[in-house]
Amino acid sequence: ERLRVGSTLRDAFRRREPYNYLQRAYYQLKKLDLAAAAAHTFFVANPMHLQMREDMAKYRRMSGVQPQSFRDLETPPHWAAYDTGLELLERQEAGLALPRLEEALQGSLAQMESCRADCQGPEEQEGAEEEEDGAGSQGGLYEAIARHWIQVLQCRQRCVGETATRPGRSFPVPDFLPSQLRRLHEAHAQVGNLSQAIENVLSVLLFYPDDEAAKRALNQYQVQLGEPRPGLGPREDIQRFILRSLGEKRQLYYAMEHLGASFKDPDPWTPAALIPEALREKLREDQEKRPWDHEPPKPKPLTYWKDVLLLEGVTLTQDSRQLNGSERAVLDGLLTPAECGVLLQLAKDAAGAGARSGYRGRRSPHTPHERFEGLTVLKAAQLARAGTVGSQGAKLLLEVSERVRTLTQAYFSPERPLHLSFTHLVCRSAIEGEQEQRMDLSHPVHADNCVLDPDTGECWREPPAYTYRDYSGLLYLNDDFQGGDLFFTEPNALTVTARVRPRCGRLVAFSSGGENPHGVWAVTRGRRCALALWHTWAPEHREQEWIEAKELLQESEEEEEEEEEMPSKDPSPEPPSRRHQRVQDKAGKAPRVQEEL
Ligand SMILES: O=C(O)CCC(=O)C(=O)O
Ligand SMILES: [Fe+2]
Repeated sequence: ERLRVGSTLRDAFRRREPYNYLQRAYYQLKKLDLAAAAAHTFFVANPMHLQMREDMAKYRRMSGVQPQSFRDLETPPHWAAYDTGLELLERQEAGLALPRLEEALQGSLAQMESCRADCQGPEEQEGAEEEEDGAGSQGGLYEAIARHWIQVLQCRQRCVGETATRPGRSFPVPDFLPSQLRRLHEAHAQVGNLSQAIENVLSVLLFYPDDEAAKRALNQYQVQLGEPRPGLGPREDIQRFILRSLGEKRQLYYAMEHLGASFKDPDPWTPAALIPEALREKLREDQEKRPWDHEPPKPKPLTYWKDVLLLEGVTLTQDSRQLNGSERAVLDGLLTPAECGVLLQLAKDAAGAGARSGYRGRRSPHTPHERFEGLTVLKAAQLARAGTVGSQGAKLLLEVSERVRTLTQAYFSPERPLHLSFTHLVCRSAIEGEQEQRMDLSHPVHADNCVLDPDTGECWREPPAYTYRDYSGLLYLNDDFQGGDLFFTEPNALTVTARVRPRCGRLVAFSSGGENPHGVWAVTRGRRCALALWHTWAPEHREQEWIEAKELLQESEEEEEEEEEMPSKDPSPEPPSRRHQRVQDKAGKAPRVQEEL
């Protein structure tokens, strides 16, 4: 980490890829105990990896490998304590769980300390990216001190997320410390340790003073305890942690307001009063919650689906029951082979245009073994206007997305209008020569509108997830590639519950929440293209670019008609016309594709 390795390499380390290589090397050296440990270490971070699944089974059958060989060489002991603690709680063994849970919390706090201590390094270690943080890289001594101190504080606050992120995972366990304290007070109460239950629930209340459940629990414990115990307060370690953190947040919010520094608060418990008035509104918008966030879509009875009118030629291939879920469907026949051809050509031409301008399809944000190209409807319309791609493809893209929206609404939400919130033509291509050692997924298991925590099965509907997405659709364009099946899992992100093979005109539609964790198997040969669409009930999140694209294409159509009507019109080439100007302006906008991945 100190070496500031490039992000791809860093990701590879995060995914523990080196352990797969280690495993092979140890195996060749006949060091089976170490090979099994390396395999296990890799496997806990990549449980969907098919090859490793098979290898693990082989190791288990080998006589030279003991069960204790399968140990995790990477995960710090407090994560193991955390897992065992949760497991014991699930088995109603609160007494046995308690020491493990306490060890986990202490371990988390210790890791937090060591992470924070690393923030104090010399300024050279802070990367160039931080320089853009707005505190400015110019000025005198005071500015330099302020800049450095802001970086130290930002770094310390990031430790919250780092500590809560299990090795090998990309997202932190949400609200990590308070949720550990909640488990602790409940477990202590179960075994009758009332004073410890009180200390822990008081610590929860330090984070969330208005937490009704915690207040009720505290009352109950106090009644059970009988006479009041004066010395009883929140845990000192937590008290210290919160005080220090609040002090840092206060300074960072100040720097954000007055020095233009950036700060992404990692905690949901920061009291509103601490955030300057001027910033509050903006932050609230970012974290905006909608009333229906708390009512997950209800599964509908099978008879209901029979009455849904599908479009001509479209068939329902698999319903929710066949897909082992609540709101999932596979529909076929949405596109003719010719239409798939047009859209594939569009993707190809757009990628070609990118390649000519030095853009070669960047590596996938999900795996270094694939390239990834995304084309939005607006970009398609702009390229069509510029003559880079055929306008037929761009028009079809719009039309087809509307087709999918109509169907999704009819099928899943007949009483409530659904709007497209983002449409995007995505191709994933296997990078040749890099598939042999391949050990990851094309798209790791996730839910589309919430942050999935596979450990608890919970899905947190909060940023960085796109919380306003209500239904997801994937319309596939081809099947001439290897791998790349879509699959659904249980909320543990492990147990596969259904698998869908892409093919031209096949739509997989499903509700975007935690009830539908899904991922994509590695694409190991060829190129897999699909139209990915997300729908929302929230009109304010309707895709503006869809409307702009439609207008843009309509304008070209009108102009073409005009030109046809006036064959004598000067046929000289377009510049410096208004329309090219517009294409350029739009193209210069922030790339939305990246944001929406
Ligand atoms: O391409 C697919 O089949 C799934 C992609 C996906 O899950 C996503 O983009 O969120
Ligand atoms: Fe997805």
